[in-house]
Parts: sequence; C-alpha cells; structure tokens
Amino acid sequence: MGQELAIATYGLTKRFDRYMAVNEVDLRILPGEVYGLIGPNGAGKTTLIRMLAIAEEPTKGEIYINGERILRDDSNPEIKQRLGYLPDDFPLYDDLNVWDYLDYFARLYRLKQPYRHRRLYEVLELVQLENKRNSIISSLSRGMKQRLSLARTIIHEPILLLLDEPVSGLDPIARMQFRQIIKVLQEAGMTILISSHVLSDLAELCTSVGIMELGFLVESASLKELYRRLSRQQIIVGSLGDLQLLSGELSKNSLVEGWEIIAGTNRLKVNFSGGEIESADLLRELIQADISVTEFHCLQEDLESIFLNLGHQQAS
Ligand SMILES: Nc1ncnc2c1ncn2[C@@H]1O[C@H](COP(=O)(O)OP(=O)(O)OP(=O)(O)O)[C@@H](O)[C@H]1O
Repeated sequence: MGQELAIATYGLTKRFDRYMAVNEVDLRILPGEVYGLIGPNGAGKTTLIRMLAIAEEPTKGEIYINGERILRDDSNPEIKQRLGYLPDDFPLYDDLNVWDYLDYFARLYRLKQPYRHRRLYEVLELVQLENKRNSIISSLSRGMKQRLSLARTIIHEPILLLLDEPVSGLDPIARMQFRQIIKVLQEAGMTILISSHVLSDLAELCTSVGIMELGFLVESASLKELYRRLSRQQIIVGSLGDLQLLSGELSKNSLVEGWEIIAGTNRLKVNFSGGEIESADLLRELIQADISVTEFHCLQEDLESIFLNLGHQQAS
C-alpha cells in the first residue's frame, strides 16, 4: 500500500471531543514534490501536519511514509528520524547564539564530529546566516529567526520536510529568500509539504496543491493538472486604432468569451476558451480584418483566480 509514495494517508481523521478537525483525508504525495496545503483558519492543516509529524495521535486512519506504516510507537525509527517538522510557532531559545543553538540540535540528532561542524557550516550557508553565527537569537529579525528554525529542521538531512506556515509574518524579501531555500532543498531531493494562507507563495513554489476546508481535503492535484483542468486562457490584444473595431472583430469569434479594457491603454484582456492553434487563428482573423495589432500575447489565468472561481474563499 502506498509503496511509491512519499506520503500516503488513508481515511486519516482527528476528532477533538465532538469536533472533526481532520475528516477522512486521503493524501497522496509523490517523492520530490513540493506540496502546498492551503485552507482558511481552522481548516485542519496544522492538525493534519502534526499527525504526519507523529506529534498527534490520529483518531482513525493510516499514515504511510515511503511505503512504511507510521505509528506512534517504537516502530520504523529510521523513517521517523528522517522527518523534519517546522511547527507554526517555531520555538527558539532566545538566549543562545545561532551556532550553539544549531549545535545543540545536531547533538540531539547524534551527528558526529567532524561531520557535525561541517553540516552546521553547510546549513548556515544555505539559510544565509553564516555571518550571524555568533549572534544571540533574540537579536535576529523575524525572517532570520524563521530561517534559523528551518536550519534546525534540516540539520539531520531529512527526506521529508513538513513546514507549517513557514512564511507567515514575513516581508516580501524574506518570503523570496525563503522560497529560494525551499527550491534548493527540493533540488537536493527532499519531499516538502508546506501549509500557507498565501496562495501566491505556494503557486511559485509548489508542484502540487491541496485545499482543506472544514477538515476535508476538497482538492488535491498537480499544478499542471489544475491549470490544464481549470485555467482559462487570457489574451492581451493591443491595437493602434479604435477599440470598437477591435471588439467588433473579437465578437465574431465564438471562442472569445468576453473582454475588458485595460484602463488607460489601447489594450483589451480577452477571455478565450481556445488553445494555441485557435489563438493563432484569432490573430490571423484580426490581421485579415485590417486591425492594426500592436500586441497579442497569451496569458494563463493565475492560481488565485482559478481558486476564487471554484468558490474557495481562502485564496488570498
Ligand atoms: N488540541 C486541540 N483541542 C481541541 N480542538 C483543537 C485542538 N487543535 C485544533 N483544534 C481545532 O481543530 C480545528 C482545526 O485546527 P487547525 O489548527 O488544524 O487548523 P488550521 O487549518 O491549521 O488553522 P490555522 O490556519 O489557523 O493555523 C480548529 O477548529 C481548532 O480549534
């Protein structure tokens, strides 16, 4: 069961008293994926991640990691030691300096010298904190603290990373730095699950996305599949002349679903239900109709509007 998958859950459920925080979730994540878990407050993301991190006992259901059944007992210690879990409150020891903090965790993971120090340097370089290695943690910015927490989470070279809202509260530059680090980790072969409220962060990073609502996993698919299934094509068309002429021509094409004027420009954003071949046909029609086309370029609708169209309000 779940042999080739990095994570597989079957009917995974967590009930707190009478409240179903996670409800019959069947999650499938392939090795090497960056899987984005999105959902509003209280949707069950943290509870699901905590169960995968073996920090929370499921009420029912099964979890497999790399094909091995994971239980909260002494079984499968090798797999359990290869998990990296970054909780959303990322606790740190404020009075320690960066190096001592990481060294403390490296010792807990029983990393031996000289590998241990080599690994500390490696990880500090990756999270761009080499020059902060003697700084006291309380003096670091929020972005630095977040990167330090990530360094702690990967110090033992996990194969599976579980990151609970790692970019929340970060400014755009800190978010970008975080995304760059995640890309490096993915290239190194880690499977990564990230939860977030911010869809645009996930869209740039993830290979697959899952949506949680009221404890249910209501959507789970690769980004490619989501775009293929749900994204409408949009075309930006600019012309030298009167936009009335252009829109008159557009209305003759049955695949044109509508358009809007891009304010202050001589350009229209056209919703188009055709593919590449049909958009080439549309361009030919416009030129044959003597429209002075100055711009014609196809866009793909972004993930955010796809989810909003689906009625998932958490896209933000
Ligand atoms: N230990 C607990 N005891 C009782 N209820 C809990 C507990 N942990 C979580 N819950 C409830 O389970 C539901 C899901 O919470 P969870 O933290 O998993 O959601 P979330 O999607 O991570 O939300 P957020 O985006 O706000 O972090 C919430 O209604 C929460 O109040």
